Amino acid sequence: MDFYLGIDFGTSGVRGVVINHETHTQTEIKHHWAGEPVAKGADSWQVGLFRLLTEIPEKLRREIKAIAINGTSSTVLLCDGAGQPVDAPLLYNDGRGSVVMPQLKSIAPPQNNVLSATSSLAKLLWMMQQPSFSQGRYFLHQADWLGFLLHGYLGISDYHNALKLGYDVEELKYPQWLEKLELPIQLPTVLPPGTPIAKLRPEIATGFHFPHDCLVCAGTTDSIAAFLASGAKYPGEAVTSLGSTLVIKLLSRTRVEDSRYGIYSHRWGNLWLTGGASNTGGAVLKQFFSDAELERLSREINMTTACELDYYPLLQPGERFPINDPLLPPRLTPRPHSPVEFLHGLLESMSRIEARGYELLQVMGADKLNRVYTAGGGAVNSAWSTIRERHLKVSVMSSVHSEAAYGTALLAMRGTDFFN
Ligand SMILES: Nc1ncnc2c1ncn2[C@@H]1O[C@H](COP(=O)(O)OP(=O)(O)O)[C@@H](O)[C@H]1O
Ligand SMILES: O=C(CO)[C@H](O)[C@H](O)COP(=O)(O)O
Repeated sequence: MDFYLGIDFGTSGVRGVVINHETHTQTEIKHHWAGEPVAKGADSWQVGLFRLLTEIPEKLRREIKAIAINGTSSTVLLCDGAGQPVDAPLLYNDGRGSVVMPQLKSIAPPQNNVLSATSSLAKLLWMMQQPSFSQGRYFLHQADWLGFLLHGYLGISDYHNALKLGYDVEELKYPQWLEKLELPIQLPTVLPPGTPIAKLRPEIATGFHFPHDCLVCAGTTDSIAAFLASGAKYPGEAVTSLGSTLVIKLLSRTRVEDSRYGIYSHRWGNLWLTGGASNTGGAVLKQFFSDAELERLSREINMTTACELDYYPLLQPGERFPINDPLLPPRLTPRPHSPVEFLHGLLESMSRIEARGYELLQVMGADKLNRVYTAGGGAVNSAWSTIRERHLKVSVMSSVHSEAAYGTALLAMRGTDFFN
């Protein structure tokens, strides 16, 4: 029987899902990053990837036909000609690109999504100012580099990950304004997500007991993988990823781009995944509550009344969407004595941010929102769903498959057919 492996490199951990040709889950593996909330070094990514492979039952491994990997969008690194990172990766919400914003504004068209301190292009321009840049040969996204570890080809990406580098996903090429910079680094060749790139490196196939003809496909990003997993496919359907961050995706016939608010659109066949990614989300909750406390305290929230506490929950200054401001300060006061009331205030405030994001997309011309699926760790929280439904004024439901890795496994199985 043929099986397909999807690997999700999220903020809080690595997840793997194996499905059969009928898309039924055969096994699911989850590993949280030990210690720091997210593995900051590429070497820990490699350890996490290979550990995950060994934990797939060998009888499944031996029949896996294809693998795809999603990473966090605009998590990027520089590596040398052998694929060795020359410096630490910059994670998706790293705002040090704010120092190159004047330069970026002078080269990129207005409203382009790269006009953000956290865009991949902002990070590349920042990297060019570092001593380590001279050792770099390839600029890669997290999913690209992880794919290289499996197939052995450097410099290959997908047009979901490449969007924040400035890749034109409508014309399917790097735009003239980027080409003429003649950047002294190899930008990745960009393929449609799900495109088979190559077979597994022989040593990987042999060492991990995979078929030698197992294909490694071009990947995607974590929030798009969650959208893939949800099964949503009609304009007006949306997915909110309530993971460490809060990411919204509304499927639309109209493309929407507005860097003032951190709004951009991913290509989805002949439709557009309009949306944005906020720095609010589960990582802020985790700062105050364990998962067990979240589960227990959420049950005590009085759902009949809205909480008036008006927070902007962030771990540190800096927001990407629906406010694109690298200096936006967290707002987490006044802090009530009751942990239940504090949690209610956090969930209500994050729900306001989510609703503002969807409102902006529709004001900008995206299709009218008619339902929201939920993915990520927060999808289990029914109290939060009730609060969100009150703000969104449409039905909010958990995706049947809320794990991004399931969506990436579907991508490995269907390849580019997924978007037709
Ligand atoms: N019951 C809950 N209610 C709300 N949030 C939760 C709950 N349980 C876990 N979370 C949050 O889910 C987040 C992890 O979700 P996950 O989808 O794994 O994130 P990521 O993919 O970004 O790593 C954590 O930040 C945690 O605070
Ligand atoms: O917040 C994030 C990590 O969880 C990423 O930014 C998220 O992937 C959103 O980016 P994209 O819309 O390109 O998927």
